[in-house]
Amino acid sequence: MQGQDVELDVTTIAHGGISVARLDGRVVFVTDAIPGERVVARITDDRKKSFWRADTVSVVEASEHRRPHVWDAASIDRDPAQRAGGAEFGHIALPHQRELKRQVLVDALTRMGHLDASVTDGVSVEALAGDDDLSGTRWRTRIRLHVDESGRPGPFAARSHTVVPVDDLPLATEAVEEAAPLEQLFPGEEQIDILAPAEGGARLIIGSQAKTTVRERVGDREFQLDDGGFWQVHRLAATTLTEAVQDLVDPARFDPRAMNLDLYGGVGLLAAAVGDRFGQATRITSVESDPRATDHAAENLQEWIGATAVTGRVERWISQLASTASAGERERLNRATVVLDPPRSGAGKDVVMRIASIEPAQIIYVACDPVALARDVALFAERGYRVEALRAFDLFPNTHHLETVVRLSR
Ligand SMILES: C[S@@+](CC[C@H](N)C(=O)[O-])C[C@H]1O[C@@H](n2cnc3c(N)ncnc32)[C@H](O)[C@@H]1O
Repeated sequence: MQGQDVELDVTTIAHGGISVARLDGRVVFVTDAIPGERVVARITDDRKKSFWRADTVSVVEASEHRRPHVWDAASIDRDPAQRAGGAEFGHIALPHQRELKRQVLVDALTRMGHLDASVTDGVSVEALAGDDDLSGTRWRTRIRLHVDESGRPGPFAARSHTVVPVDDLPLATEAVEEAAPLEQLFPGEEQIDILAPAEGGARLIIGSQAKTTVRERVGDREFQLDDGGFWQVHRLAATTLTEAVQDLVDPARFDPRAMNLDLYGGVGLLAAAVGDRFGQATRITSVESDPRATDHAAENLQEWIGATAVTGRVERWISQLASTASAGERERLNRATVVLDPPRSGAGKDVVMRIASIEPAQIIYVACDPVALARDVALFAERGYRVEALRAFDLFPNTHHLETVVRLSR
């Protein structure tokens, strides 16, 4: 069936920005559709018995939530192989994108995380404070372009490594779009990063160019970091997560003198959020694997005498801590608040079990993948930690991604 066009009734949304339809009883994952639509889709993968994949090529009965794609380069008017990736919800009205993300989150947390309605009822995927633009564009402060064999830069096509030429980048901030060298050739290079930090204007990172320090801002607080280092991508994301962590930490369980932890800490954004919420006496250790980020974190956290930044892989660091902690340290760990913000794959079993073994008072888990979060929530539940509070944010409009922050406690 590969390459053939079929008519499909699209029923539900799945994780990963794709929708579900059925063909002769078999599940077909369809791109660029909206649940409730009837579409013509081209089969792209029929190798598996349990499910096939297909790309929408035209719409027979459109959802009331369909709108012209915010990025021509990603619309269904283009051949599927030439559609730019990274804006897979751009054809859906923004409020409905958020509703679909809510459905994916609640489904994962219910089925894999075993949460009940008392936690998931009333959850919404919130727009960021100050982001009332219903096009969902102009938010990316960072973007990566890939370079094809002829030296031309562009995004990858959706689900492929084919570079697609584009003449605009509507999800990028204006400064990033202006700086993006979409017309130039870069023979021999693999990728180009474009960023526009809060201060100092936009810049490009090409090849193995030397790293420089840039500055970002959250309220009045300034953070230094490497130009190629990790920073939240949406122009309002760092502020949003700062406020969300400050909101979700239970002050009744917070002890500034405990051995508080900020795991996967980057340049110390969330350690600073905790420090700003609870004051100068706050003790917190930020753990991060990138040594340059740790150096910056040490500078960014220097106003808290009790804040330290250490370089280490969380899985090793926490395992060592759990096995060597003295009785006094154990007691300070039992009173601790642990913030963790792992990469997309989540913390995983080892790290979850180690965190649970130090028996902290509360855990604030910041997650960019609802399925990885749901898996880890179920693991925490095995050790008696339950989700007490939950918020979700639309940190990535026009994509399927969302950010979730939960508080777990026993
Ligand atoms: C999602 S970012 C969060 C950073 C920070 N909390 C922030 O909001 O800016 C995840 C961070 O974890 C770091 N990281 C990835 N794997 C790690 C590991 N195994 N151990 C320690 N840090 C890791 C990355 O370098 C990155 O800085």
